[in-house]
Amino acid sequence: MNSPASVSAAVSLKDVEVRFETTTLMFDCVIPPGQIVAVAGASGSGKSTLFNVIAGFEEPGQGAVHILGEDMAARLPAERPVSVIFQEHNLFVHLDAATNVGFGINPALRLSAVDRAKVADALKRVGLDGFGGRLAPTLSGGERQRVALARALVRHRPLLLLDEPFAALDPGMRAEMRELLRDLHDEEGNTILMITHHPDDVRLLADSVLFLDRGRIIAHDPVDRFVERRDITAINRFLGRE
Ligand SMILES: Nc1ncnc2c1ncn2[C@@H]1O[C@H](COP(=O)(O)OP(=O)(O)OP(=O)(O)O)[C@@H](O)[C@H]1O
Repeated sequence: MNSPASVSAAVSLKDVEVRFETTTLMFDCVIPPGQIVAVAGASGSGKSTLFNVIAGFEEPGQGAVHILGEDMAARLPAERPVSVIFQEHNLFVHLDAATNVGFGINPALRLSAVDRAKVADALKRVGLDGFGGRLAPTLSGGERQRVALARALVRHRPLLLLDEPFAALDPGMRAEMRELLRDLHDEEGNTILMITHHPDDVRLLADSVLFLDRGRIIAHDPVDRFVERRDITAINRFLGRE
């Protein structure tokens, strides 16, 4: 695996085509390493499909997916340098927080003392010191998302995909999670793609924005330029200008 610093693209999608019964999605983009990228667009515009293609849950009918310069064709999701956090259901409900994080280090859960210390440290970094023994269902929505983030942290994958990770959170908690994500990104130097329906997430967290409309990436801009755009109705709508 190339190191993130040695390649010009964290993700490159070239002529990627995904055909469903009623619609065809086409993706072309090059995402430089080290950014936080907001992925936005109306419901059904293709955000989740884009993530599924990158993470390997959806095999495109055509085109090439490269991550950090390597072709991902025929690489299973677990073999890709990617961590994914979904809106919900990231945790095993019958296991405690520490065990859920431990899965990120070793899916067979054979953890050394050093590994267990890493788990405790990751929980601490997401503000959950002392929560290791709590079963997932006893945690709040925000706490569960933090555990999922801690698991992603111990994996140290260079690419983190977040599918509306703050969807279930109240505004105060969203702000806290944004700060946490920014800090962790600064520490890890990773690339983060984050699906969001909230212009605030774009303005306050993202370096750049991928905007989708009807299965196409119709804008890929630095955030300053994106929020100044007036030329595309769907973007105006997203930014609350209608
Ligand atoms: N497995 C599938 N089979 C058929 N059509 C699909 C499938 N998955 C997605 N689609 C279609 O592809 C399009 C894009 O869907 P996708 O879930 O990627 O959009 P999205 O932007 O993530 O939407 P949302 O914000 O509502 O989650 C939609 O028209 C959807 O109906």
